[in-house]
Amino acid sequence: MSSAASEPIFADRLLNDWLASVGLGIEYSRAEANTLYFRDGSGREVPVLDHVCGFGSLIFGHNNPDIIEHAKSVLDEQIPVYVQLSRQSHANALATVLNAILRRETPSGDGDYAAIFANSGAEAVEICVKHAELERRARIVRLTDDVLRHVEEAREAVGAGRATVAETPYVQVGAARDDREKLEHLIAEIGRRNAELVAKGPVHLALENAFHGKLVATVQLTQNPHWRMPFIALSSSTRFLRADRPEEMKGAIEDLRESLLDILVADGAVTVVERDFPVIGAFFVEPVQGANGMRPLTEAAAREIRAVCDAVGCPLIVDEIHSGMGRTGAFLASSHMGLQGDYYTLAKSIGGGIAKNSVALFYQDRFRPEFEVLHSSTFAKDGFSAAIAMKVLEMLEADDGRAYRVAAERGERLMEMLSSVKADFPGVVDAVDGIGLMVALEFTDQTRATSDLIREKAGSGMLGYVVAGYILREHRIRVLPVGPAGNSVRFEPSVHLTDEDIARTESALRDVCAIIRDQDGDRLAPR
Ligand SMILES: Cc1ncc(COP(=O)(O)O)c(C/N=C/c2cc(O)cc(-c3ccccn3)n2)c1O
Repeated sequence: MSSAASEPIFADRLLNDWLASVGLGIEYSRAEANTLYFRDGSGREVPVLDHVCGFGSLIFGHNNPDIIEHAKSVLDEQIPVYVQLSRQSHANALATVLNAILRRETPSGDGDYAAIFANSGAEAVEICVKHAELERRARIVRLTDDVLRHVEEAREAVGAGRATVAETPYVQVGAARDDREKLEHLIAEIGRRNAELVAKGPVHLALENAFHGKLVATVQLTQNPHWRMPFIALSSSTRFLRADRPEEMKGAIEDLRESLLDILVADGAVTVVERDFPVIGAFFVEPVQGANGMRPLTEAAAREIRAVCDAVGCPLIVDEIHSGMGRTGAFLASSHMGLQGDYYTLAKSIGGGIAKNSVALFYQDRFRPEFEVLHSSTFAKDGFSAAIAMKVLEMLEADDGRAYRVAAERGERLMEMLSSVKADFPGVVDAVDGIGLMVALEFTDQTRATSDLIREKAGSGMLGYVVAGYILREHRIRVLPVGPAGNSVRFEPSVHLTDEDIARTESALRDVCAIIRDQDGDRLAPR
């Protein structure tokens, strides 16, 4: 039901106007499995095949009956939903199931993971940013404690006449009268420089085209400048590395290297030495990059990223918020390319399409228990979302993981269709990519198209949205572009995707590709 023209509008005014301008301004009235419904002018229910499925958060479809029935049963039992700061065994029960799955799916296959629950994907990533900083600061304290101990050792050696201060660039020799004073000048300069370095925040690593959320810290891990740059002053900086050039990663982080100054006494001389300083907080990685045309990481990139984190000593954070929960044919997409994380994040489908939930999982050997009380959130770890998550995991793991095999097989059929469309429209389709039910089709660059409409929409990054509006209007299928890359369409349906759905989608895509091939742009014009 759209608001009457006279009614005041306090939400989504700009967004709703924009949606209408590209032909996506539909209000849905019902949702089931892979289908959305809206009512047309005569009140008739019109079905729409949904390939967006909550941006990949509906692995079992809209309002899955088994999940809905479970939700009703737990609410009828009047389970405690919000009982913060009490024993909530459901949290450990859920974490236990997740650990069993991670032992199966992580390359190392060992270790347990501590769980911290949250309310959204971005919050789970923010939690990882905070925990990684706890780890980094613990490393810094060990270093600065070493320096303090070495300073005292030098004072004692010089005071006892067992050492003199070597000529060093950090000593203002002019004003000093003896070694003791030279030493104090040296200690002061070392302290000043180290304090400056310690006061600086971490630098985070991520991949180009990364998407890790839009909260204050996570938006700096999301490369799209349109979303990131307005808030760049609010949080730590990120170095974005190319996943397709893993060999450049080690060199790229060399530029970031920082040293803490230390003081040593050896052979009767006090000297200054440089110690590696942990400036890099963490490396955030999506195994399949949603905003980069659903491109999976290569095994080579996975190996290099792991090697970089081992060399630097920072945690590798595998962000499975989009790719996890069975969407790619395995519980973790990172299991396909052998990417071993130190932390993992999950969200989207863990909510079963009706609850908000997310979790950050920390390898036990790295987990800092004080974090359990350092971070909290009113609605996190609630009884209802945990009950839904347990049901979702039960459904994913049932019949020896049948849902994963269905996702893989349905994804293969979908990819076969997309590849056939690409083959028949070589000048129109640039790439199809993805794994399982996380795939995308990217159009060729249309910024110099002969059609005014196609050229203008491509130039403004809106081509994918106008195509989505056309497909919705003419074919009653809902697709959306992949993030800011406006010349693409994403497909992230539920496991309920049928062969008929795929055939309908093929027909719609071939229609659009013919329009672009023939530069018949006016047919795409929103009506
Ligand atoms: C890997 C990863 N990490 C954290 C998040 C953040 O999760 P929340 O949205 O639950 O906070 C997401 C959720 N993804 C959202 C997303 C991913 C994407 O590729 C594009 C858009 C998007 C959003 C608005 C307009 C256009 N595109 N949104 C994700 O995919």
